[in-house]
Amino acid sequence: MAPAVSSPPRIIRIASRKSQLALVQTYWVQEQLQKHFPDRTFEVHTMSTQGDNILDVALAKIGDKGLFTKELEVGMLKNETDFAVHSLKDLPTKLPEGLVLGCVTERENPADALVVHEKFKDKQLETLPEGAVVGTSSLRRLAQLRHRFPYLTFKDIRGNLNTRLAKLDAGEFDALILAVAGLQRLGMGDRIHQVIPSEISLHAVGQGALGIECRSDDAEVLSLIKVLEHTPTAQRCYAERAFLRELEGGCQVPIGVNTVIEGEQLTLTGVVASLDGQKLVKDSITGNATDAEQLGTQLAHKLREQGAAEILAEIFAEVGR
Ligand SMILES: NCc1[nH]cc(CCC(=O)O)c1CC(=O)O
Repeated sequence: MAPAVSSPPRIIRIASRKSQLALVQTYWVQEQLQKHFPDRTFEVHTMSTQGDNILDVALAKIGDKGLFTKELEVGMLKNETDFAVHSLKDLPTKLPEGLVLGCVTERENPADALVVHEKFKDKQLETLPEGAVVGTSSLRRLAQLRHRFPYLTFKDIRGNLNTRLAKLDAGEFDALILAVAGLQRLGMGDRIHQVIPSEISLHAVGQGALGIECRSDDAEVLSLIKVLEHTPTAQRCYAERAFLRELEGGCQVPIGVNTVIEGEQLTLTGVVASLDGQKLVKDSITGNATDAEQLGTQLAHKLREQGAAEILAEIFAEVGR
């Protein structure tokens, strides 16, 4: 129902993590909404999440779903904030009762990037020498790169982007794999040495896009945030998320995707790989972009038939979940 003419519009409270990347993203959303709705007030409320606090344990080990999102969700459900801005790839595919993914913004390049130590500035991923130490915290990157480059040494790395780059520059690693989008948003695009082609490694579900989550019964906020939705990105990400949901993988499983929209057709490619890089199943599906989620579900079934379920079961046994 419309508010009485006399009552001022409510202040909209945006929930965000405190990391530099999260704040850049959240302030971008705030600024865009302010432009669309100059008479409204949008406030940013920051909070820490479990993923920000536990920095000394491999992500895969604590890898609970919602590591970077739960505290923000609790705040919305308690009506302390109205919507949360997430890196979509950190947002679990199943949301708590009462919350929805209300908006998906236009995606940056969703690929991963190779960042190298000075001494390897003439090398590419394909020409790094045997035993070169590559830092990544993602099982997806680890499994796919190990499959292709079994002679490289992979080492877990945690911490924010600046911490990771400092470790690389200090010689603790020879190279890192990081998201192109994160580097670009933080103004560190010049550190991108090579954009990793999808033939070598598929990106994470939702990578490079922002997801805005809000209460499902908040029609006002839903209509405000919808102005930032980018339909092709949303279709691609809905297909990707349905694929991951159907395989019951969280953000810390070796599952990668790629999506392309041509005209009205959406092609989704998915991969599931074992941690040692030995087993890898990969396939694609094409259909109408408006049936995005159905395509994701169907591709998950296809990969299951090709052995994806066994690979995932082995990993859950190994990582201890
Ligand atoms: N898991 C951490 C994370 N979550 C979102 C991004 C930035 C890229 C994006 O928005 O997808 C990153 C950093 C990275 O993977 O290098």
